[in-house]
Amino acid sequence: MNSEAQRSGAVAVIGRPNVGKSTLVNALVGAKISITSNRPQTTRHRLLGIASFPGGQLQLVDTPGIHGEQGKRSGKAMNRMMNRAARGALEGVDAAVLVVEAGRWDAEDGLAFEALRDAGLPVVLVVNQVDKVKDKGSLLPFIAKVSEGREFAAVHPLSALKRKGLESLVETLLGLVPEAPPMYAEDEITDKSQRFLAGELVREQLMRQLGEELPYATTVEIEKFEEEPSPKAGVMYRIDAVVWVERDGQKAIVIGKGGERLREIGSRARQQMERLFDAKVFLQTWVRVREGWSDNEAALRELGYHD
Ligand SMILES: Nc1nc2c(ncn2[C@@H]2O[C@H](COP(=O)(O)OP(=O)(O)OP(=O)(O)O)[C@@H](O)[C@H]2O)c(=O)[nH]1
Repeated sequence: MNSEAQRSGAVAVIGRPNVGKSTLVNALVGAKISITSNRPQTTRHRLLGIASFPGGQLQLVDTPGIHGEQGKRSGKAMNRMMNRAARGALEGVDAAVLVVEAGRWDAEDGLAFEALRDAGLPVVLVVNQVDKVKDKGSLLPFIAKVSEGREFAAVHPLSALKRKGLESLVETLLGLVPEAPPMYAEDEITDKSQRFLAGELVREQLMRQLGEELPYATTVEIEKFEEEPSPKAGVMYRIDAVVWVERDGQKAIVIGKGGERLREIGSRARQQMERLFDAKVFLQTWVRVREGWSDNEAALRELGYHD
C-alpha cells in the first residue's frame, strides 16, 4: 500500500452471537477493549475499536450478535435493543465484515447477511476460527457454498484468537474505505470511557464465571469512578461496581459461599482493568436486586443501554 495515501473509514463487524466478532476487533486494535466469552450474546453495546496502521485507520464498530427468535436469552426488551444496536451500526459505515464460524452457516448467519445486503454495503466475509478446523481442505467447499448467490467483496479465512491472517484482512479493509486523514489520534483505541470499560470488564467475569442462564439476568453499573495520584503507579483508580440481578436467589449465587464467587469476579476484573488502564485499581463490588430489569426499556436506559 502507498504509505502517502492515507485511508480512513468505518467498518461494521456483524455476525450471529459467539462467532468471534469482539475477539477480531480486539486483535485488530491490539488491546482488549471489547469483552469476550464462550457464551453467546456477551456484547450488548455497540462499541468503536480504533485500529491505526501505516496505511491508514479503521474505525471498527463491534456489535451485539444478530439473533433470531430461537437465539433469545435475555429479557425481551434487551433482545430488541441488541438487534437494533447491531442494525443501527450499519448507518454511516463504508463497509462491513460478516464474521462466521468456519464450517458452520445457519439461519442466524443468514439474518446477518441479509441485514448487510439490505444496507447495500460491500461485505467482506471473515471465516473465523480456522485454527479449530482439522481438515483445511474442507474450507474451500464451505466458502464456495456460502458464496453461492451471495456477493462478497473478499473472503478471508483466519483465526482472530491466534491472530493469524489479519494482515491481509487489514489490507482489504483499508482498500474499501476512502482516502482520508485518520479520524482519531493514533494512540486512541476506543470511543468508550474508562468508566464504561470498567463496567464491561466486571460483566465479562459474570459471563465467564456464572453458569446457565444467570449471566443474562445480570448487568453492571459503575457507581464511583475516581482517579487519584499514586506515588508508585502514577495514577490509581477507585471503582465501585454494582452487579444488578433480577431476583434474590440470583444474588446469593453471584455472591457465593462466604462471598467467594463475588471475590473471584472482582479480583479477575480488577486484574483486567489494571492491564487495560496501565494503573493500580482498587475495586469494590456489591450485588443488588432489580426485578425484571432486562425486560424494562426504562430500566435498561437507566442502566446505560441504548441502541
Ligand atoms: N478457537 C478459536 N476460538 C475463537 C476464535 N475467535 C473467537 N473465539 C472464541 O469464541 C468465543 C466467542 O468470541 P467473542 O469474540 O466473544 O464472540 P462474539 O461474536 O463477539 O460474541 P457475541 O458477544 O455473542 O456477539 C470466545 O470464547 C472466543 O475465545 C478463533 O479464531 N479461534
